[in-house]
Amino acid sequence: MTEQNNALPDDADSFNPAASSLAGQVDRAVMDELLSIRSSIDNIDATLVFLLAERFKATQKVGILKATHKLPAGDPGRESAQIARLRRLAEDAHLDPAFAEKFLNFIISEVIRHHEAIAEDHQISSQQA
Ligand SMILES: C=C(O[C@@H]1C=C(C(=O)O)C=C[C@H]1O)C(=O)O
Repeated sequence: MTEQNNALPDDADSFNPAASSLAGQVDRAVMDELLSIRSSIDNIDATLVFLLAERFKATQKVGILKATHKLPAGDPGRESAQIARLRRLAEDAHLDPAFAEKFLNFIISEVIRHHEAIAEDHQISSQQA
């Protein structure tokens, strides 16, 4: 029987870390260095996916709590505090704070969309009960 890693979805399983439009056009040593750096990028990208999945699990719980208690989906006061904090952290980490803010706002707007959907579902099911 062939060994299979069932923990990984098909796409991740069939990922070719050496895939590149530069294949065959670049010096072997340069390509090797590029692939070596890219292996760190691949690890970081995988971590980002896992981190985002955990964050969305947590925000999903917040969405249910808010829907149950009829609280608004967004919390601008909380968001301002988070943005100010992440901008400071980004500066310390030599990451562009404007990028950190844009990235957080992008995630938060998706979370708010989820919260609105949860609230709507909750309202429909409480009307039916
Ligand atoms: C998750 C929450 O809901 C919204 C989403 C936030 C986030 O993704 O961090 C922050 C504030 C809210 O606008 C929350 O209120 O904590």
